[in-house]
Amino acid sequence: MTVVASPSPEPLVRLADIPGRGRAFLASRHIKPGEILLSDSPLLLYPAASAGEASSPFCSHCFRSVRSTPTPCPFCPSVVFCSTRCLSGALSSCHSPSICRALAALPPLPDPELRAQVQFLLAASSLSSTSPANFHRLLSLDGGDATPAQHEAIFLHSLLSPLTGFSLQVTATLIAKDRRNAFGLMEPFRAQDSGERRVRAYGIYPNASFFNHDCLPNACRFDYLDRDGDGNTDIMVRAIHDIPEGREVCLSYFPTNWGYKERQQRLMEDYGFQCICDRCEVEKNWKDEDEDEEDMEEEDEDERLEEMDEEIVENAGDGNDEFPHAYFFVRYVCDQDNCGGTMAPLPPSPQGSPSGLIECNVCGRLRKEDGFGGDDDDDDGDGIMLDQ
Ligand SMILES: C[S@@+](CC[C@H](N)C(=O)[O-])C[C@H]1O[C@@H](n2cnc3c(N)ncnc32)[C@H](O)[C@@H]1O
Repeated sequence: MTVVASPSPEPLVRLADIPGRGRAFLASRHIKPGEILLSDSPLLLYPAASAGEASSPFCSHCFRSVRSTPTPCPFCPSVVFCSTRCLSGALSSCHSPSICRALAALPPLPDPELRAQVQFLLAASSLSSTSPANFHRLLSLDGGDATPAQHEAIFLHSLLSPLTGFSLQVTATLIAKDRRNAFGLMEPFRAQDSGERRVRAYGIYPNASFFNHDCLPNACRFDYLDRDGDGNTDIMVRAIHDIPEGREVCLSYFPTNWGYKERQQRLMEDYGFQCICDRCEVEKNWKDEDEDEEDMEEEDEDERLEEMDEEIVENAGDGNDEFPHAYFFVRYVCDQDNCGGTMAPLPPSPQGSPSGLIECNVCGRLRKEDGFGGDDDDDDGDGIMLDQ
């Protein structure tokens, strides 16, 4: 199925500085459901894990799934490419022979987060030499107060400075930028997989990085990593529902079905703020019987979804007073097994008529706007292509 999207010639969002929230995007006019607010190409991309560790093989240059025989890197064969073209592209950029030999010589790092940070710092180092202007843009993104004393920065600096040439301060600063701004590009969704979907690659997007977080977002981000043609690593942000002019446009930095405690913990640890959005103000008063018993970090996605559902049922009450955001979960959270993605309409036609279809940003399922499951589902598994 091909849907032709027509981004408006005028920017639909404008940047503003909001006290206590930093730079943020505001709607520059009334925005209709499904309108494309932003399409953005990455400043840099890096793999979250090597292709050998991923649940499905992917090309370490274009990041698409590898469907035929992979082409291994001649210097470190656990890294694979989808074609000789991608291999030579990688060898002449961030996967140069000297870098991949050095990578192969690194001590084994058991922590996947640390391995991803190594990839990030190498990609940042490559960016600093190939595009100083883009490296400067990376440094201009939000990063809080990076302290070089952080033990991970000290470790990564000692490991990588001969390769990157970065000082300890620059290493710490870059790690902080990455933590606050990286978008995860996920492995393809498979309904049979329970548990958390794995990130295939991370990307830093210079414009999308200005979206602030809200636990009930009014926009959401789509990527189409496996599609053909240029721009498969671009991301697109679309409006979930009507957004009045001047209203802040926010994404959720993680799946919207996370519980209150887990959301607050992630926002504080990775983004350095306490969320006081409307939803959090309601949910902070909800009772959470499992609060002290379970370590949220250890829970798998299934348990989390179940727990969220239980919390909703327990706290929803008879009316909507305790659960004013119930509409969001009914309408905009995908109910496909193990999914929990956020749904946003496909873009309206150039004449402004609604598409009538709503798309999940995780499993890609399309649903007729008025249908909630059953016969209305367009579940033919075709996937979709959006021509930007
Ligand atoms: C990806 S950046 C978003 C753009 C950022 N405001 C800026 O000035 O560049 C993430 C950071 O924005 C801030 N932020 C995002 N959402 C927020 C919110 N709901 N309340 C307060 N600060 C928020 C936090 O400092 C967070 O670490």
